Amino acid sequence: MNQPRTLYQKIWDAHVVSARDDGTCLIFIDRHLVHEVTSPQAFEGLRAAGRTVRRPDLTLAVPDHNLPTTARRDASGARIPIADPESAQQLEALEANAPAFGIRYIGDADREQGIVHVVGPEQGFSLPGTTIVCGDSHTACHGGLGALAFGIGTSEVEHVLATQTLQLKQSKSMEVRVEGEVGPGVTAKDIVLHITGVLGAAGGTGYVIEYTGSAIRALSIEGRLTVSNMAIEHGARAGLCAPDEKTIAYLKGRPMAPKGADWDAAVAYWQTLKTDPGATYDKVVVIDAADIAPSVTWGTSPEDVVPITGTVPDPASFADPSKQEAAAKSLVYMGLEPGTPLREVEVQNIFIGSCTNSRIEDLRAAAAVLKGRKKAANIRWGIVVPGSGLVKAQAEAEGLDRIFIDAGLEWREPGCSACLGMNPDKVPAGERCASTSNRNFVGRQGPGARTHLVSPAMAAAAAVTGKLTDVRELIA
Ligand SMILES: CC(C)[C@H](C(=O)O)[C@@H](O)C(=O)O
Ligand code: SF4
Repeated sequence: MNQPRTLYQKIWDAHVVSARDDGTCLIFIDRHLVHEVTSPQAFEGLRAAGRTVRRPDLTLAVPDHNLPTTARRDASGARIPIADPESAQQLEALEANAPAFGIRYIGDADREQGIVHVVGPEQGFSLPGTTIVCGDSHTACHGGLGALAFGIGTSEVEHVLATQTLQLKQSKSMEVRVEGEVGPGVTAKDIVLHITGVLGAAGGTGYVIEYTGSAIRALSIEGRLTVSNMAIEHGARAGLCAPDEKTIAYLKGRPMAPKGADWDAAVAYWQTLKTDPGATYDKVVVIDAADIAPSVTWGTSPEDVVPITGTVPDPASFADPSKQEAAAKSLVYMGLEPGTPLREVEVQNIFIGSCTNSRIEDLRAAAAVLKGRKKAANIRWGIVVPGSGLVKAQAEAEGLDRIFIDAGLEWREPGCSACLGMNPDKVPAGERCASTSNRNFVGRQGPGARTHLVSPAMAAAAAVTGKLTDVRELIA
C-alpha cells in the first residue's frame, strides 16, 4: 500500500524532474506569472544569453504594480504618460518583452488587466495541483485553489523563463487547522490576520502550510485566496487549501481552464488532491474559529495583530527582548501610546484593494457596510481599487461603484495601487490608513505612512466613523 501523503507532498512528487543526494530537486513549473517590476532584468538575461522562453504557453504577463489607477488612456486610446520614469520604463519593457518572447500579454488597455494574483485565478490560468511561480512574494495567493504557488527572485524568473523548471529543496509541512464557526463580521482576512498573530511573522519559515479545518472549508474561493495570500506574512514558503467542489465550480468555464474531456480528466485528478488519512505534518497548529474577532494591526509587522476590541500593547508585555525593542520602535513610527483602545484611533485614509482583498466578494462586503452611509468628515482620501477589470465590470453591474461614490470614496482602475508606494497612490507622511492590503511595513504605503491592516468590511466601517471601528456595531 502507498504511504499516506499530505497534499503538499502529492503536488511536490508530481513535479520532481530529478533529485540530487543533498535534497536539491529540479521541479517542473506549470504556470509562470510575470509582472513589470521583477521581469526586465530576467528578459535582458535571456537576450544576453541568446535564449528563448521555453514554454511561452505556460507564461502570462500582466502589469499591475506601477500603473496609475486613474485613467490610463485618453479618448483616442493613447497612453497618458506615466510621470515616474522608472515605472514608465518597466511598463514599456514588459509591453515589448512579452510579444518579443511570444508570451500572452494582458495590458493596461485590456478589460482583463489586473493584479497578477487576481487575474491568474480569474482567468483559470491558476489551477489546483499545479506549481505556480511569479517574481512576487504574494504568489502563495493561488494556493487558495490548491496550487503549490510561491514567489521567486528575478534570477529565478530568468531560470523559469529559460527552462520551465526551478531548483528547490522541499520545505517542511505545517497544518494550520481552523476549526469551528466564525462569528458575525469575521472574514477570511480576520482569520489570516489572527493566524499571523498566532504564528508570528517568522513562524512559518521553512514550511509550506496547508490551511485546513471547518472554518477554511466554509470559506468561498475568494476567502481562501485571501488566506493563502498572506502565507508569506507568517513566513511560509507557500500556503494552500485543498481543492473541493467549490474550487471546481469556481473554475468551470473560466477562459483558460481546461475544456471538454480535458476538464473531466482535470476534475478527476483534482478530486485526489487531499491529504490522506494518516498522513502527518511536521507541525500542527490548531486555532479555534470562535477565538477570532474582527482584527486590526497596531504596529509595523503583520504579526502585530489585536482584536478591534483590544488596546495598543505595552512593549514591555512581550517576553522576547528583540520584540520589545521592535514594538517600541513601531509605536513611535505609528504615533501610538500603549493602552490606547484601537477603537479610538482616528484614520484619515481608506484603501480597499490589493491582491489580498480586491475580488468581487471583498467589494460586496465593503459596499454592504457603506450602503446608504457617507464617509466621515475627517476621511481625507478613500479609494476603492478593484483587483481586475473584470471585477470592476462585475461591481459596476451590481451597482457597487455607486455605493462607494455616494459614500464619498473614489472608484479606480485596477492595480496594486496604495498597497505599496510604487505608483501615485500614496498615504501622506504621518497620516493613518485603514487598509485591506497585506503589509504594514514602515513606509509601505508611502514614506511616513501609518498602515492599519483590516478586512474590507472593517475598512468600510472606518470610512463611516473616521476611526478604527468594530464593524459589528454597524451591521448589528
Ligand atoms: C514589487 C514586488 C516584487 C513585491 C513582492 O515581491 O511582493 C510587491 O508585490 C509586494 O507586495 O511587496
Ligand atoms: S497588491 Fe500589493 S501585495 Fe499584491 S502584488 Fe501588488 S504590491 Fe504586492
